[in-house]
Amino acid sequence: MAHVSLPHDAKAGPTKPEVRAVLLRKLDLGPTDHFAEVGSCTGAVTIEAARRAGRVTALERNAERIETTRKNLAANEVTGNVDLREAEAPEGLPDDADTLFIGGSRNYEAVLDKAVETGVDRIVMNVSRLEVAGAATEAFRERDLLADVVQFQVSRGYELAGATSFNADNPVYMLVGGTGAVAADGGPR
Ligand SMILES: C[S@@+](CC[C@H](N)C(=O)[O-])C[C@H]1O[C@@H](n2cnc3c(N)ncnc32)[C@H](O)[C@@H]1O
Repeated sequence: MAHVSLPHDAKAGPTKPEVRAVLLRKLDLGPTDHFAEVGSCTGAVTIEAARRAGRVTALERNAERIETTRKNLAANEVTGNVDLREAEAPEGLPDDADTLFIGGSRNYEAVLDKAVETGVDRIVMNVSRLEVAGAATEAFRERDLLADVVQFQVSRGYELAGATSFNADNPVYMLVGGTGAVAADGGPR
């Protein structure tokens, strides 16, 4: 798997490589897919998606961060198949997306409504705040979108006094589903 280089930083990202690995498995992107992203920020997910999907529409509401996405896309020589939009979703979301990643939680209920209306096949939402994770899980359930909830806690080792100790990242809740949502082990998700 090609490395993602992020020479330009942003306060709210990036989604960590280990989390991206699971996210990509859940999204199951292929060359015929149109992938939509809410909250591109550093572009870490955008870059990975653009290497797999046929088309990417990436939304970011923050003007500074969308510039960061743009610069990191260029640094990874990702061009051509990414439509980067400065917009606050659901505004700016395409009508023909097959897959959707919600990395920023503003207006997520309206974003989910739009996904239902346009029949998005696979949807993943990453949440770090506990209360938002609970409410978003309910929002997925109410719309019959939920297939799985996965919780991650990644720790990274570092050398300490000739041995190995760990720094822990914040936990991440990954809500997985889509308009054809199936039970946890009953399908391709
Ligand atoms: C946690 S960061 C996403 C990190 C990103 N996946 C990465 O790897 O860098 C969330 C981002 O979503 C953006 N955001 C939140 N709600 C949004 C919305 N409704 N539409 C567009 N952008 C949104 C925020 O401005 C922020 O940059």
